[in-house]
Amino acid sequence: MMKVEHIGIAVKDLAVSIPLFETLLQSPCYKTEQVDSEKVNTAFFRQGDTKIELVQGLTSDSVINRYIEKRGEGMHHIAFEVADIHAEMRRLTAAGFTLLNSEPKEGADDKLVCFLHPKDTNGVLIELCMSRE
Ligand SMILES: CC[C@@H](C(=O)O)C(=O)SCCNC(=O)CCNC(=O)[C@H](O)C(C)(C)COP(=O)(O)OP(=O)(O)OC[C@H]1O[C@@H](n2cnc3c(N)ncnc32)[C@H](O)[C@@H]1OP(=O)(O)O
Ligand SMILES: [Co+2]
Repeated sequence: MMKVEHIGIAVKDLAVSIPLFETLLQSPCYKTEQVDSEKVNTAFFRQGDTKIELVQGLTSDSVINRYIEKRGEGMHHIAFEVADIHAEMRRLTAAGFTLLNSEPKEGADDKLVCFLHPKDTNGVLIELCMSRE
């Protein structure tokens, strides 16, 4: 069974959305992190044993801003924690899923990540993530 590590929410402006989610969740934003390779800025909230990740695009060509242009702000992806990302990538490729990166890439929180195309997963973008520790 895979644990939901975080739920990613695409937002236009973290400065607006961080206080909104702090009020909603009654939980402080414990960390922000810019991930240049993904052209995003992120903000994290603990919620039970999972997390909410707010994601703001840094450039107009970032996938987050393209997503918001087409669909508006909202739920962008679900991230599952995996013990061995290479093994999961091999397993899911063999099962017919389309991986959006052929090698794990750098994510937030010192993790390696890989995305599955939403066309194969009922329209939901799935992230696999593995802690590097
Ligand atoms: C901070 C790092 C990391 C972490 O550690 O947690 C992150 O979470 S980073 C999050 C941002 N990064 C990514 O999302 C990378 C993976 N995503 C992609 O590669 C692309 O977004 C995509 C899924 C391949 C779509 O890109 P593209 O095909 O170029 O965009 P289009 O705008 O043309 O969309 C095509 C099609 O797909 C639909 N779409 C796009 N995004 C999503 C989504 N998040 N969920 C569901 N569907 C999505 C889009 O609406 C289009 O559909 P149609 O209009 O019906 O064709
Ligand atoms: Co994510």
